[in-house]
Amino acid sequence: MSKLERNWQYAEQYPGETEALVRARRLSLELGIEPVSRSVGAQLSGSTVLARAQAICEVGTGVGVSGLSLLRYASEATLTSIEIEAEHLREARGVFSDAGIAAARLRLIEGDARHVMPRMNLAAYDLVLIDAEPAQLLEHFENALGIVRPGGCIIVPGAFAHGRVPDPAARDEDVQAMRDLLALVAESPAIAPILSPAGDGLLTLVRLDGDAPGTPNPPRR
Ligand SMILES: C[S@@+](CC[C@H](N)C(=O)[O-])C[C@H]1O[C@@H](n2cnc3c(N)ncnc32)[C@H](O)[C@@H]1O
Repeated sequence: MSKLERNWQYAEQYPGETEALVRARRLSLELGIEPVSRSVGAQLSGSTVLARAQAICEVGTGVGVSGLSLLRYASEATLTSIEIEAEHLREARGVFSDAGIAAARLRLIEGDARHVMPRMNLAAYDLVLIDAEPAQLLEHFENALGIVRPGGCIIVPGAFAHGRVPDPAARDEDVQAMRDLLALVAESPAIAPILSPAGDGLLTLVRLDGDAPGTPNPPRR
């Protein structure tokens, strides 16, 4: 194992998940839904505090590993989480309930985020997590940019697509979508991008004031 792999493994095994998170992660893996990794979960938990997040939106609930992580230290925050698969959402409801998350803090929406997000309030969210279909990433990002407030952030796990994004030989649709997003935000005066090697690559995009190049429409009011 290389030094980098040892570092990565150490970060992923660093303890600290709650019992509810451990159970949710186990359930997610049993159902074949890839949850955010432990180190990414920890970064989500800390990011909500750093962003003073009160209103959080998530695309791709899964069974709730990322959702529990987002709400872990943000006791006043509410989570709007969008999931296209009814079965995943049903499991997630059980996970949030078992973890003691009050129903008033949750808005779980069954639907395609590409149709749901354009109907949400503009600049109303402190933090938006995108963890859904990689090929739809740019569409989700454009919608997320509309609903996140200036100073808030958009977080995208899976930025390396299991090592394929840094691999020049990989050219599939998912990889190309991630590369397009990375290129777009690297050039944008409206976004401060942070790419971390946590998990499968974690991209944090802080929305600055102003419009981002590539944004099809200015934020709606
Ligand atoms: C990688 S899993 C999410 C895992 C979850 N974030 C976690 O850490 O527990 C991706 C989820 O996105 C959902 N999904 C895919 N496309 C979607 C879309 N267009 N709108 C809403 N959800 C979508 C899938 O059904 C799946 O549950």
